[in-house]
Amino acid sequence: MLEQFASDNYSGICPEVMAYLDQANSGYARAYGEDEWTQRATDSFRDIFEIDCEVFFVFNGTAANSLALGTLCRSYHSIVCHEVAHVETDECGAPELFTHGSKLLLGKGANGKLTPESIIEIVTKRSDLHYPKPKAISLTQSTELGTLYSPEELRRIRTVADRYQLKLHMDGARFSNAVAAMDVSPAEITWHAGIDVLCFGGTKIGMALGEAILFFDKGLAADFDYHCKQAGQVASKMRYLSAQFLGLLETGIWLKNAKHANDCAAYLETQLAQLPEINIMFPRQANAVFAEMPPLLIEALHKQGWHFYTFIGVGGARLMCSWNTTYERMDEFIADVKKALVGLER
Ligand SMILES: Cc1ncc(COP(=O)(O)O)c(C=O)c1O
Ligand SMILES: C[C@H](O)[C@H](N)C(=O)O
Repeated sequence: MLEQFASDNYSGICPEVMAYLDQANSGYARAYGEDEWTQRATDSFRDIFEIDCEVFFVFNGTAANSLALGTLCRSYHSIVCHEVAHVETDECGAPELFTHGSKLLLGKGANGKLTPESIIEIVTKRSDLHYPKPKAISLTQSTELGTLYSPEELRRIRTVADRYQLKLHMDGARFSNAVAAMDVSPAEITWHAGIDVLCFGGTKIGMALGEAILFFDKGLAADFDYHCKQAGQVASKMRYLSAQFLGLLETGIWLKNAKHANDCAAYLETQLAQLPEINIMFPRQANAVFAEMPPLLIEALHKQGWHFYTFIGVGGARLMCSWNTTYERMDEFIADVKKALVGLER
């Protein structure tokens, strides 16, 4: 399939990760995470995040988010998240399943971001026995709408979490894009800002599959390996997840890939913004552009074979750039948009 802008999940394995996979594929290795690749990869995360955190590798982001939340919450708890959060809209109730019933309480906020005020409104709404006790806040970085929480915004949310004894989970399926966009250290937008557990996305940034779960509050990770095992998320050949993460981190390609995807989205946004028929819906801060288009244009582009989602957020077309997006392919897309618009005028 030619490159598409539907999702960074469409992209393949980057060469650097493939090279590490090839290296890891020599000979035998201990299973279930007792191999040297897993030790090296978890150590690499501790180096890059500058903290002695607990690190676990699972197969996908839904499992990462749901297992992490399942560790933070009991069944009678609630989790505050944004109304367009992936844990609410695209994980098919897995967070509720893995927490054995914790309720997601949905907050509003411009550009897909929770605010301290929106969190406080939910957490203080009721305190009686009949209301699921708030226990965690789930933030997505970068968000489902391609926006970012600044370090200061995160710190303000941490202040609220401290006031109401809440834990902070970060869905970092596109965490690399956030680090690249803000040119900050990973620590600055995680444990320095009070994040307790981060789900670090590998899938969208050049791996075949794999997500890492980092517990900055190590006490929260007690028995977490058993939770992963029971959920079918402990790879017997863990070295093939670990080697991929090592390929991203040791080469630094995780950030280069993210910067490229962000730069491509910036280019795409600039090109689309020049067309009066198209409205850019949110500040483009990472690797996604949300474009409001005439329905007939969407229909025409889909007919021409272009794939992109229109169900995320609040409508519009989501155009997602990847680690290997090309400017040529973006120009092809823009040309087809312009041609289709001319056709609509006739
Ligand atoms: C914001 C966000 N969180 C988490 C995920 C993880 O989902 P999956 O289980 O499909 O890997 C995705 C998937 O693309 C996502 O966009
Ligand atoms: C939306 C879909 O679930 C996937 N998380 C994506 O962003 O492409």
